[in-house]
Amino acid sequence: MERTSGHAGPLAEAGCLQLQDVALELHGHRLLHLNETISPGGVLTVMGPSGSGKSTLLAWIAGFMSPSFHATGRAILDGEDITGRPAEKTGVGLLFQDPLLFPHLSVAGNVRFGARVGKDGVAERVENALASVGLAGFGHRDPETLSGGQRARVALVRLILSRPRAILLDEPFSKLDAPLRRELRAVVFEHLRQQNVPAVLVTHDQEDADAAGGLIVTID
Ligand SMILES: Nc1ncnc2c1ncn2[C@@H]1O[C@H](COP(=O)(O)OP(=O)(O)OP(=O)(O)O)[C@@H](O)[C@H]1O
Repeated sequence: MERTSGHAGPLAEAGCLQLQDVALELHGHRLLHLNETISPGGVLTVMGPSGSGKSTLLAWIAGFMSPSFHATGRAILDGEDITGRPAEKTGVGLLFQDPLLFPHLSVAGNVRFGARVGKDGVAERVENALASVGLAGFGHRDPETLSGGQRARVALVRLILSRPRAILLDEPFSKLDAPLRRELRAVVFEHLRQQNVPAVLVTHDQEDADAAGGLIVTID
């Protein structure tokens, strides 16, 4: 594993995501080994060849790793050991390359799903959140009628309103063309900084890693 920028510390700090001695194996073969601490508002970028275990690392943190893999080590979030917790109890939010919106719900319905904003003023919160990613007035739309970039923005505000304690991003821009990718990258990293929670980004794209602005680890 190669480290190319930033820093990591061993101490438990409020709001941090600590990956302590995390090792992933598949059929007795070591895929990766990590020891990193991500501060609130910080992004750890994980790069490496296809099949090196990057997505599996995120699945392990979020609590839905396939039983085909064997993992050792601990994930500590805000001082709490979340290792091995089921996905719904980790408090971790995910953003994938495929936004996977619920087709039977409107855009607003998708954003409200899982939102932790209280009942009062929820419509206004949803509208404001959509406006913050350039989708003012899109609440009533059917997700099927949106472009890929618009769907990605809906997934982002849905994630933000669920108020996750950490955010994991798995190639969130890889299905977008270059101009859209640049545009969405700026929106996503700006929102990440505002959330002030630790994030892990998996990407093959050096420009994504540079825009994330944190520590980059490259898996051999
Ligand atoms: N459910 C599974 N059961 C068994 N093996 C799997 C499973 N999912 C992935 N693998 C294998 O585990 C290895 C790591 O996969 P993973 O998807 O984590 O890699 P990755 O680094 O994210 O790859 P990519 O950059 O292509 O997305 C690969 O060899 C893959 O074929």
